[in-house]
Amino acid sequence: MRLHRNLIEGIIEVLQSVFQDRIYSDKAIESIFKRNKQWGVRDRAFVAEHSYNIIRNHKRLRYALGMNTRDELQETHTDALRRMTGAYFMLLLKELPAWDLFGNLPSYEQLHRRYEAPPHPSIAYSVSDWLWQYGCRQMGEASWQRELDAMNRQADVFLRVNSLKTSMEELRERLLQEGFATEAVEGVPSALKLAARGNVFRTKAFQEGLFEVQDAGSQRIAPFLEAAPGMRVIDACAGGGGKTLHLAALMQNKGHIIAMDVESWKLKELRKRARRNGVFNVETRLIESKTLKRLYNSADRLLLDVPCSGSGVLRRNPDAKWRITDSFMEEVKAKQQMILEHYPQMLKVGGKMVYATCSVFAEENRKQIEEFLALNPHFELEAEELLLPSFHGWDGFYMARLRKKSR
Ligand SMILES: C[S@@+](CC[C@H](N)C(=O)[O-])C[C@H]1O[C@@H](n2cnc3c(N)ncnc32)[C@H](O)[C@@H]1O
Repeated sequence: MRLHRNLIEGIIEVLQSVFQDRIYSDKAIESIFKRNKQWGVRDRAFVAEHSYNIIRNHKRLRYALGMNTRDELQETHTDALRRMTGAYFMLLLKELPAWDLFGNLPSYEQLHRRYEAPPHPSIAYSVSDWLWQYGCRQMGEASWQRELDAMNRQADVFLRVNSLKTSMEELRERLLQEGFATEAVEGVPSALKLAARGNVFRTKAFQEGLFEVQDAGSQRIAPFLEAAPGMRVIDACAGGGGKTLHLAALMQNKGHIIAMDVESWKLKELRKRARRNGVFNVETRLIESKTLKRLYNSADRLLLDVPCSGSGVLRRNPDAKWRITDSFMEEVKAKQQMILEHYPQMLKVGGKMVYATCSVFAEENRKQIEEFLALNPHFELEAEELLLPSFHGWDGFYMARLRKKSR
């Protein structure tokens, strides 16, 4: 690997956006790409991969450099970010070009020795002390360690085949013609995995709506709802519509889906994606004061893909490692409880709902459902599933399906 100074400077800019301006990693990377249109596919892949790796391992790199690793004292000034970048590449390459860019660095041997012997798991996995302890309480130390280990690796890219427009075989052929080899994914009939990372958004197949980029674990949620063609379905936290579009495909565009959210810009994005996907049984509704009441007792199926900590998707959003704090968890759990208190009334008797999160924490998952069932004996739990990143190499998700037995 040869280092190009302009790309390394790009990585440092991404780190400044993430650590100093508190911008989400994916947005920071998107923004640097926009500002550097001359970068080719390889340059972009280089900047994205190594920026993510440095963000994932930021605390461990700081430790290796002898910097302060106490969460509240973490150094984020530009010199520290440059040194972290230098340390990261030195660990990969043993030697660095003689640039002044990286500042003062220890020898490779010193760096390597410290990097390989982190004194605490919170440093090994670069999470805050609070998050390390919280995760241990939620799932036990060994499990939390296993999941953090899995989520400290680069995520694979999965596609969802849009069955409204193509078949798996046809899409694989089309993508191959456009330079992308794919593999089928066991246990997820709608999913393909890219054999090698690449920008699939530029393909004609994407522009024609033949697929969406969606994690394989996430593709297990819409089928779990057991929606059938002709049903009336409400996707109450639809966001940009990843699961709405999947539901529409499973329903073969028949019946009616109401996709709701509190953010109108997300619903706008959903409508754009629906057009590309050839989906025409979806109506979007912004949640306002009376939106829910009007829909009481109306749905055969209800999806509650609630806001959550994102503790199952740290691999894709490594900055969530320091965004998840005590107060953030309290806020998120309160939102989930509010949604569980008011939204299920939209379901008809005999209807089913799925409560889903992209979290691996019991307090957001099973505990919320246990509390809901204790307060709502007219619901019964049909099935639940926890997908752990360490098991399949997908993102972490929880889903519970409940049936409304009576009013
Ligand atoms: C996990 S994301 C949904 C992802 C989406 N279902 C998908 O598959 O792409 C949770 C969504 O809940 C929305 N949300 C937050 N508070 C809400 C509320 N009170 N009612 C409904 N949706 C809410 C957020 O705007 C966000 O889009």
